[in-house]
Amino acid sequence: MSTDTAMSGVTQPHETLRFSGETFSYGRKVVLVDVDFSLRPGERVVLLGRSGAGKSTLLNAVYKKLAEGGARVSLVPQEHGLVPQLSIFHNVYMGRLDDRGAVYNLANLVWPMGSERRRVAEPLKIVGLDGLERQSVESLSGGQKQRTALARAIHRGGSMLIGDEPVSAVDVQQAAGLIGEVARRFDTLLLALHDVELARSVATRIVGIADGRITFDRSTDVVSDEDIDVLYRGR
Ligand SMILES: Nc1ncnc2c1ncn2[C@@H]1O[C@H](COP(=O)(O)OP(=O)(O)OP(=O)(O)O)[C@@H](O)[C@H]1O
Repeated sequence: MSTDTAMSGVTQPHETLRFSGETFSYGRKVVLVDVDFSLRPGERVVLLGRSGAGKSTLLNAVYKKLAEGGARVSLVPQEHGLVPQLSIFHNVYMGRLDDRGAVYNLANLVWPMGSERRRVAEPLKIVGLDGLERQSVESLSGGQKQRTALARAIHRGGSMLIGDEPVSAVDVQQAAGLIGEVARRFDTLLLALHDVELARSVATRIVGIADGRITFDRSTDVVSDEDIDVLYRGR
């Protein structure tokens, strides 16, 4: 994916990130144009739009820019980003790989220490996978894999979580519970969700994406049902 900056995208002191007038494309395929988007600490921003609108494209661009700037960001990618042959413990442990040296990590991946097992047990309990840490990820259901990716993000910690449809594979009640758990643990959230009710319940700001651009970016309490319906109307 490439980014063209039409205007200066200088982040203001109160902002975590800013894009100004940017275009996001894959090779010659332009996905989003004229993107003005900022993220401030403490915000809970949800991206809404039809499949293929460009939500993942924007989330990935935000993650890349923050990571390049050295920010600690926990990510739940759409395809989970798990290592299927390894256990739940190993995958969750990997959320904090960059906190430790290679030797410590290698030792723990081969023969996990009790202290690390206990640390990983906590996020697993939060997502309802306690007791399953030895199970290999390839043997899990879609919802269990997604909860493993959420546990890895919770284990990683920090103040910011970016999640690309992070609860799409679990039932409505479980999704609301899990989003509540991450909202309690991360100060700043940027999520792509397809459940509009869930989006309204968690977001302080909703960003609508359609026809290759951001069509609205407003505080949740002033986003109307019509604003949202327009995003999903067939062409
Ligand atoms: N690696 C890529 N190479 C080329 N085109 C891509 C690539 N990734 C995404 N696209 C295209 O970019 C557009 C936006 O995709 P994106 O995944 O950002 O949409 P989305 O809103 O997240 O969709 P969904 O809700 O289905 O996940 C789509 O037309 C898609 O085909």
